[in-house]
Amino acid sequence: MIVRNLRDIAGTEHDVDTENWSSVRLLVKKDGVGFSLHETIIKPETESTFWYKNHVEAVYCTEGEGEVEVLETGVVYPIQAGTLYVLNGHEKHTLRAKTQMRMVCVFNPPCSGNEVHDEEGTYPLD
Ligand SMILES: CC(=O)NCC[C@H](N)C(=O)O
Repeated sequence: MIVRNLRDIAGTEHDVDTENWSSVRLLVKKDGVGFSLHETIIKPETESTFWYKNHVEAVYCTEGEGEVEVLETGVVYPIQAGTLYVLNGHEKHTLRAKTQMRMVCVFNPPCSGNEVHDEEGTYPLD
């Protein structure tokens, strides 16, 4: 059994801060459970384009307000606390945060814990 608190990870290599978001990777590849689980803060009034070519990501919003646009179709989905979106088709997408947004994110295959996006908005496969 694994029991952890965000506080245990703050300030470690699994606590990543970028211009538009920060993310604490609570559960990572080396934990060996088949997925990684992150708490991500999307900074207010930011716009980020991501394309998880190598991963499926589920994103559950627990705080804040924004929207996600699927770039292939132009469809825009509003996001608020309680909204889940899942990129099960490796969709290239743009996330726009109106306010600060708190998201619980699950990645399959799991992230190693120190990933930042490359120029395409992708994370490498380990
Ligand atoms: C929602 C989203 O994809 N944000 C970017 C960071 C990512 N969730 C991560 O935790 O690495």
